[in-house]
Amino acid sequence: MATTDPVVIPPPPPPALKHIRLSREQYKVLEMVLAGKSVFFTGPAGTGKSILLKEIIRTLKEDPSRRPSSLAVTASTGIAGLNIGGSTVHSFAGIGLGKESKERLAKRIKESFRLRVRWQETKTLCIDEISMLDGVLFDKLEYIARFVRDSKLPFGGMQLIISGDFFQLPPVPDKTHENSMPATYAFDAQSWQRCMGRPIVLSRVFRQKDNAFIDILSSMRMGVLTQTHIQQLTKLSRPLIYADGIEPSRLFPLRVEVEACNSGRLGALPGTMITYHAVDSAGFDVYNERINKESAERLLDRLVAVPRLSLKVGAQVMLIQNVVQGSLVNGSVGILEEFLTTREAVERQLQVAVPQQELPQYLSPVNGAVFEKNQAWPLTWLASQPAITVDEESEENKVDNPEVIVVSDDDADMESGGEYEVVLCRFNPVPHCSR
Ligand SMILES: Nc1ncnc2c1ncn2[C@@H]1O[C@H](COP(=O)(O)OP(=O)(O)OP(=O)(O)O)[C@@H](O)[C@H]1O
Repeated sequence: MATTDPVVIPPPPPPALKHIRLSREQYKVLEMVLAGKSVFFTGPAGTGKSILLKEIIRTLKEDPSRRPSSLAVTASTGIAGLNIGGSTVHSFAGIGLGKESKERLAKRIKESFRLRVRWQETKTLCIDEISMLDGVLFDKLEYIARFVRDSKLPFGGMQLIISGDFFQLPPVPDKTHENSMPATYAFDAQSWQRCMGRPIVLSRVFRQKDNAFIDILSSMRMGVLTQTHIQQLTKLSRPLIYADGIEPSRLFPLRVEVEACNSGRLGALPGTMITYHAVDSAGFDVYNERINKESAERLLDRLVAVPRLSLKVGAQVMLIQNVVQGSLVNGSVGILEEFLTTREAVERQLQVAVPQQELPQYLSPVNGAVFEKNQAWPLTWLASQPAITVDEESEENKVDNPEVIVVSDDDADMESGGEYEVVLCRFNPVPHCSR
């Protein structure tokens, strides 16, 4: 095949409901879990960590001797939580952003009947995608567990089932702190060793069948690609056409690179560009005290949401907030179809999601003020259903940022490699890349 021939990439197939028999190494982990042990299992992408975790969750849920509230299914991010039918670990824990001291968090949780009961009834806590959970937060959770459960045992005696790959995405560094705290991995947490013991490493890759490709991915994971690997990949370079129009997301190490990529892609699209300006004002912290200007600026600086967002019809966008649990979640990717006012959307019987600060999992009714406004909002086709996302403008609304962002940020979406037949990679050395 001539390397310049365009290749049409079909949309990813819906997840197959295939019956999977756990491999021997996967089964061993399940046995340890059933014996009541805390486990941390890891392994390269495609070694069946998520499948194993889902099987563990299914088995525990079907155990008639367990109360449903004894099992908490969580992950470090909303989309990862959704993938296993759970929530974020923050949401389970009831800690908000989890920035306060462990003592304050623990005290507040113990004072809340709902949260106290939740922590006390949980016997088994699952956390997926552990690589993105900060070590400082892990220590805070461990302290909260002991404090709220009145126990001296590691993690208050809870069984932990943790999965993820520390070679994948790291935690987001905390820039709200005076000196900008560097991110630490969960395995750096002081309590990690006490809670987890030795990791179990899954080694058999199921996602890809091609051994040469598995070898490349494994070397890339360690950051040690050879010239032969690079040549093998370069040979495959050719134009690609995505049948559903959704391109793989790209990750860049630096924000400036993301911005350059986004504006280049946006500039290449025809049509009128509409720019949305964020309306930001300082809100209140968890103690109902007004956030000062400096803290508000630091918080805004950390936001993924940009102060000005320019969009055009045809732009590929990503939702960056959990709006409705289970369908409109952080990470959902779609294409901007057209610009509509809320009235036009409602007349067309489209679902209008108005994110709420307090209860992001619910769709709130479209109130009169939003309905009457002539503001055009982006109607976005997301994988499941068309939805228009607007920000309700009210005095309570502290950050009025549009909920969509143009994405094109991923350098090497190697995970998609086997399933979607696309590998994006760049071989130039990247400055400031930490891993
Ligand atoms: N025991 C098994 N038998 C057959 N196929 C399996 C088995 N375990 C996993 N798979 C398949 O391997 C693929 C990758 O599995 P999974 O997504 O669980 O891997 P992962 O380790 O979680 O990957 P990542 O780190 O990228 O999230 C899936 O298509 C899954 O169906």
